[in-house]
Amino acid sequence: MALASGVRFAPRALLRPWALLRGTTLGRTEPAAGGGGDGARRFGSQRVLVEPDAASGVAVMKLRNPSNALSLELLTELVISLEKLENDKTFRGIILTSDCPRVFCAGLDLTEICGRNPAHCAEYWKAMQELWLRMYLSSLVLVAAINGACPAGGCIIALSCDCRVLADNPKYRIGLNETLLGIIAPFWLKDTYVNTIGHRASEQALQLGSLFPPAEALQVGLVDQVVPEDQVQSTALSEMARWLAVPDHARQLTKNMMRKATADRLLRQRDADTQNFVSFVCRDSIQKSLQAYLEKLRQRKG
Ligand SMILES: CCCCCCC/C=C/C(=O)SCCNC(=O)CCNC(=O)[C@H](O)C(C)(C)COP(=O)(O)OP(=O)(O)OC[C@H]1O[C@@H](n2cnc3c(N)ncnc32)[C@H](O)[C@@H]1OP(=O)(O)O
Repeated sequence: MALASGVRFAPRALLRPWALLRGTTLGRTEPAAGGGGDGARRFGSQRVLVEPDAASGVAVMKLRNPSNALSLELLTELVISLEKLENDKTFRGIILTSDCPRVFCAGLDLTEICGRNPAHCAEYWKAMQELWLRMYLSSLVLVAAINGACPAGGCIIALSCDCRVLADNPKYRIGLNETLLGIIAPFWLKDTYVNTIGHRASEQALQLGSLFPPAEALQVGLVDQVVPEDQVQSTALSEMARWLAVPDHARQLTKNMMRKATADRLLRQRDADTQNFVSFVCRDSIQKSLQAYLEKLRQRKG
């Protein structure tokens, strides 16, 4: 955890992401459309495409999984891409967005916790914790360009960023809807919510499982800007410029001051949180309701 101009306070060795990489294609580098030098080279994997712009120090990271559900592979590839950019001093900011039409991120991949054994559920939840910790404490500026639906785990990914721009489409709702699935947001999701929209609004929204349409999301403070869909990327870039105008070390230390206690709470209780998650989701009753929910999602299609 070095502190200097390229401050790096994210706990790098929380977990070895490479150990989780099972048959992914991460590490491929390909020239961006139009060719160009190193600054124009994309890298990434099957599920995460990174378009780095060395000149501006900003990389656009695009999720491209089906519905961008957070599968174990997607979580792992996200952590690795983030780490790669964190370790490259060229980069100061990441715009996180979706390459998947109408969905920013569908939250936990329910197939990772339905009909799986406890060991798999534990591995999966640790990967979820890992991504949240790395994003929440990232020394880079993270701007979420939310161009689709953003429920539950998707909302947490967005809330781990420093700033959120949401496309003005009533179908693109954002929030923690866990209670409607019969599950409970763990304390660190709740803490992230409270840190963003305050205690009373979180109390209501969490119990009701509210998914906010854009105008309401803006009003409650879940997002910072709502703009027409075709302006999401440009607005995210303008926001990024505003954040990058601040000297890195001052911004990074301030971010750390604001977020460290919340992250430390999970770090202190990580194993207990994992055990709690596993014993909860492996209950017969929870498995049945998750299965029914998945079935409903599949039938809704078409
Ligand atoms: C102690 C316990 C702690 C638990 C804490 C847990 C914290 C976090 C919880 C979560 O994140 S739970 C997941 C919550 N997510 C949702 O409720 C979203 C569900 N999905 C949707 O509402 C919609 O799919 C969408 C995201 C709005 C997209 O709609 P669209 O019409 O574009 O696509 P669909 O046709 O609905 O779906 C396509 C395809 O994707 C599958 N799918 C969607 N979401 C998920 C998911 N979360 N997990 C797994 N699979 C998902 C859906 O079934 C379709 O599959 P196929 O039919 O193509 O196989």
